[in-house]
Amino acid sequence: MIEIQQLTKEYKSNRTNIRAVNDVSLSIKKGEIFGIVGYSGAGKSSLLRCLNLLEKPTSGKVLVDGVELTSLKAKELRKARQKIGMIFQHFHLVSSKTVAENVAFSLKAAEEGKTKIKSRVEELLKLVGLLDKKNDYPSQLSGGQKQRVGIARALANNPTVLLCDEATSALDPSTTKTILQLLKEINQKLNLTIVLITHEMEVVKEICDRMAVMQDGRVVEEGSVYDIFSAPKQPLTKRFIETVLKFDIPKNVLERREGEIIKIQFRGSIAEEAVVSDVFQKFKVKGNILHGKIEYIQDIPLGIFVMEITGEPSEIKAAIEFIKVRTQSLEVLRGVA
Ligand SMILES: Nc1ncnc2c1ncn2[C@@H]1O[C@H](COP(=O)(O)OP(=O)(O)OP(=O)(O)O)[C@@H](O)[C@H]1O
Repeated sequence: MIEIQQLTKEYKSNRTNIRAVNDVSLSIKKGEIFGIVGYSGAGKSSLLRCLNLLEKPTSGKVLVDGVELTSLKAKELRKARQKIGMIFQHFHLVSSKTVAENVAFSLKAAEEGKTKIKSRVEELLKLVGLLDKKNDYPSQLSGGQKQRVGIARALANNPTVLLCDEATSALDPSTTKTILQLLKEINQKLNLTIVLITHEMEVVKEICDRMAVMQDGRVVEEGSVYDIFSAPKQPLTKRFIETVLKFDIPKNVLERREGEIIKIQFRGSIAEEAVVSDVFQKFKVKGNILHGKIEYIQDIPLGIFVMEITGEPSEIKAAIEFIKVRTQSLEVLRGVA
């Protein structure tokens, strides 16, 4: 659906070249929600803006639905861009125009008739739940409502791709959730491919199917959100994941404990199996959960528990071996056995 091939974007600034995107290749499938995460300055915005050629890549190719955007003439590019909607962190609404006029704006640009514009605007506002606000001005709306207008406007020309530039970063957590739900809804209803950039892992965890992590202009890790959350490879990815799945045990709590302290991760259906109770039935050990959580990522459970196990060293060893085999993911945080 979207093919990014060896894309590089350089900016010239004060006679120096800043390579914001460095040889990035990615394949984004039709109908998926793809998240790109990275700290400020990693090159996320530059990459996203190269996808609709708001920024012209210095080298490399961008193909959307098989069409190589990077080779199109200005007129063809304008047409191709209508199939790529975009929403922004600060909404970019025209303050002197009503909600309906803001949405109609891009339809006018596509030279639609008056009656068609009116019914399409109403259809779009209904889709984003804002029909009752059609005559309001942006200043009369909350942040979440403004972003709903932004989404309606971006969908006006039936795009196949929606690019989201930090679309929820200016919103509070509960409004963020409702906007993410709306994005998921339209992704499913319209089979829309969504590419979003964010520095918030929570956003990725909430709605993305696959993700890429960017650092210094490069993609350092990519894969399904579940795989990356359950087994991150790069230190940067681990840091990002810790922002949503943190399992630190205070030092003084650890010092008070005398047993073996282990961290177990249950992936997928294993999270629903009675591994822990089986351990206590089979071995003469006692367990004490110090930290634990089951997260649902893409509706698949991912359980992470930190436990203290006490008992005879040989029993602890056997119990740990048993858990290792059943979960294939066990880390000894402090060993005594
Ligand atoms: N128009 C520009 N001219 C010169 N340098 C730029 C321009 N736009 C971005 N850069 C530089 O390119 C690098 C990547 O910036 P970019 O905005 O793409 O990163 P980002 O990951 O989106 O960060 P943020 O989340 O802060 O926007 C940075 O070093 C930035 O200063």
